[in-house]
Amino acid sequence: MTTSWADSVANSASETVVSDNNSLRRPTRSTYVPPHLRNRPSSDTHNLSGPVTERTSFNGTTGVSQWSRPSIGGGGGGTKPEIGRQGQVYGSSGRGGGGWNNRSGGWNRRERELNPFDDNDEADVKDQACGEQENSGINFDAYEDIPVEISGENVPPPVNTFVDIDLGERLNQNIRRCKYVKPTPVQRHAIPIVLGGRDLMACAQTGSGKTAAFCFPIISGIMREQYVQRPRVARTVYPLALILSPTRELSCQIHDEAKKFSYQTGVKVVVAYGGAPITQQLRELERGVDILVATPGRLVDLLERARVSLQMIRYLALDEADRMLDMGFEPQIRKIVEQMDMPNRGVRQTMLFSATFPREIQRLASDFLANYIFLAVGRVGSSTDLIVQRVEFVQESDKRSHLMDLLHAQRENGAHGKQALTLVFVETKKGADSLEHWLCMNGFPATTIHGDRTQQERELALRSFKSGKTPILVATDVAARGLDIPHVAHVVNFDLPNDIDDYVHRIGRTGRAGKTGLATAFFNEGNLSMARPLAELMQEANQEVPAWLTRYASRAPYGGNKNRRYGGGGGRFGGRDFRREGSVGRNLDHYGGGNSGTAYGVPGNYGGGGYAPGMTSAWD
Ligand SMILES: Nc1ncnc2c1ncn2[C@@H]1O[C@H](COP(=O)(O)OP(=O)(O)OP(=O)(O)O)[C@@H](O)[C@H]1O
Repeated sequence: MTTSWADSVANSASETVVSDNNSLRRPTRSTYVPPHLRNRPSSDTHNLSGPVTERTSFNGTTGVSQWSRPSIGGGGGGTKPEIGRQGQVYGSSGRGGGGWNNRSGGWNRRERELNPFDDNDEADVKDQACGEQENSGINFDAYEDIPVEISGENVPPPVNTFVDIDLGERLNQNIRRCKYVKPTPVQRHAIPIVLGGRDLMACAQTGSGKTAAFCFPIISGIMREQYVQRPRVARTVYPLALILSPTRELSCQIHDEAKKFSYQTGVKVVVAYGGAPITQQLRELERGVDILVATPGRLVDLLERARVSLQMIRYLALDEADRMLDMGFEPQIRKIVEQMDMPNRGVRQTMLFSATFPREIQRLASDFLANYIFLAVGRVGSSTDLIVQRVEFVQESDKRSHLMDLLHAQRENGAHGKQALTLVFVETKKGADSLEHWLCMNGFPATTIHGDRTQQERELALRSFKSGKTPILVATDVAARGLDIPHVAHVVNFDLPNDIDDYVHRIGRTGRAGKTGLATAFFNEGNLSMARPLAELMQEANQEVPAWLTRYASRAPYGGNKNRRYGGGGGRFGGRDFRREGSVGRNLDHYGGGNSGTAYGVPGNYGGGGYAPGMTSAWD
């Protein structure tokens, strides 16, 4: 590699960053206002009075989802009883069940939706022409040659622009406000698949835009839902979509993103997570909810209190699904998905997203998903080569002084003498507190985030880090997944994790959305099991592997993956579509390179193996 880490830091820092069953009754209200018009002045909505011609239909059978779909893809509507969307029905008085002031769906008419963008609503959006130059700071070329593998039946074709997909004008406006000019590869493929009514298991590299990939079709789908009425049961709310994520911070982040995307669409997003007062979350839920973002534990609590019913769920997204299993959430997740009142798979639409997909998650997928499409953008479990990875041999006793050297050099090279944002991962909560203290004592403002801190402290720490007030965040794995913090220039693995997937997610906190980043790991004899997977991962991401690491790797047994992705057959990564195993030859993980531009559906360079009927593969 020719780029020095200091250059990377400097470059990165200077970049512009951008119940009852009466629900089946025909609703009695006469005038319908689609969600995307709900926030408009009432004069707009008058034009919409009149007969409702299309209704969301529901057929309670499993198999192909029977919710009505937008025009883009399969899955037709049925002719079965209507299930209403309470928040969409204008009551004559605007009060009571079925009206705007209902308790179980959509925005309350009297509530003012805060503008989550730094703009002046309409005027500014119109000014935002959809030009390439808008997207300064996002290096889309970085994604152009990325290999894409898709398997499943009748895969909807990818799109090249957001305009190619009819997501709805209000959502399109918000996409422009976010300055997203064109979809990232995972979005290009995933959005049409979900809009086409299909279940999806999607694996794409860290920082590649997975959140929008599941949020856009969910929001768009809910915006399109016609005349849906939800049951009216006192104090119980009936969200239409559920997004589950493993950590509180990630749930908050998804909530913030989803709120931006759904601004003025009439679709209401609420978050529920542990460690924060439940009463406040209950109050928020009572004001109406279309999309509920939640951590599994808090959701189970809400379900047991019968404050949330999953009866109306039509979209279920599990973000960082593998992490939820790692954290021991499987019983809660199975309870939520299989043992409560959520519609069956095939009736609801289900999506699993992560950057890593060990085998265990494929087992869950086969229970939760119906006739799904498997999408892998980039090699499953790989890190992006936008991140410069360094490994340094550092004995335990030398780690602190070594970190200090890195931070000093970084400060000297940082833009305007400012400390670039640095995320330092350690193994234990105690270790985090003690390192934070030591850093502060040595003139480096630091804060910490880990499971022993209160939620308030965790949120404060994150804010302080994001704002640059404390440019060093010492964290345990609680901050490893999903967090999208702009300007993180450097991730230091002060203590290496024991699992290569965790390493991939940790370093993925930098080098996001097409930007470059730097990751430094301290390695010593205590990390022998990581030698081989680490060396392989670095090699795969075109990183310079130190000769000493290669030597350790050649001597070390396969380790570093509690999910046994390595060895035992199944190729370098076990995260590929397991439905294909048996129908195709063993080492199928070679994308074979250089096939970029090959037409959709051409099986690339999968040596020796044929495709099972209905399987396709695509290269971008
Ligand atoms: N089409 C797009 N154009 C420009 N920026 C985008 C686009 N899509 C997403 N982004 C930005 O890219 C960043 C990373 O997105 P996101 O957090 O969804 O990544 P991710 O794939 O979920 O990462 P992780 O695996 O770490 O959770 C965010 O700041 C997001 O706003």
